[in-house]
Amino acid sequence: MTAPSHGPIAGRVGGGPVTPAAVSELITAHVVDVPDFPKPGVGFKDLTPLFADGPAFAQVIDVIATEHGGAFDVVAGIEARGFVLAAAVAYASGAGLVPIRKAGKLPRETVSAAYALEYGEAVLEVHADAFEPGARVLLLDDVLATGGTAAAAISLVEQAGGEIVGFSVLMELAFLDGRARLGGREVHALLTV
Ligand SMILES: O=P(O)(O)OC[C@H]1O[C@H](OP(=O)(O)OP(=O)(O)O)[C@H](O)[C@@H]1O
Ligand SMILES: Nc1ncnc2[nH]cnc12
Repeated sequence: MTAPSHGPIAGRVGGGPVTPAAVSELITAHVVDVPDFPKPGVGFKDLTPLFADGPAFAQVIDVIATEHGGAFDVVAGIEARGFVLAAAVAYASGAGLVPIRKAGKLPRETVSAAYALEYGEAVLEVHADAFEPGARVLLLDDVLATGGTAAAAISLVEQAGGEIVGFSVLMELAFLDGRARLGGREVHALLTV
């Protein structure tokens, strides 16, 4: 496990700053490893127990909202698990939410990107007018694995006129080297395994 490099973060649980190590431990305590899901050979990181624990979920949301210092105009979440985080962080920080959806779900003109992820292939879309020109976008997802999903989402935000100012995930699976797909972009991972 590797803790993020920044110092203590203001958070709500316990009334004091929440250290990166404490947040990493919180996620570690709530993630369930599921072998061979959704296909043989994949070790699936199930974070639904974290979402189901109210105080733990609130702490993680507060840390994400705080570590970016409110220096964003809008939060973008990647369907579907990214929506869980993005909606909560948007609410906590007073920002708006833009959904980056799987193909065929958004009703108006979209930009789209095909990609491969650890266990399949898909297409992501965002509304072409989702962002004001130059809008500062905080991109959120639960897991960074091979980086295919994140690379596609970043490309879409930029095609639609947004500027990515932060990308946070709860967990980074470093052995899959997703960062290599992201062109040196900074990744905030609350837990790295
Ligand atoms: O780094 P990668 O190899 O691209 O994988 C990471 C992506 O995989 C999962 O999404 P999934 O497509 O399974 O969608 P879901 O959130 O709807 O379950 C996860 O939520 C990330 O978005
Ligand atoms: N191993 C994994 N666990 C959970 N989500 C994932 N998305 C891509 N790979 C994953």
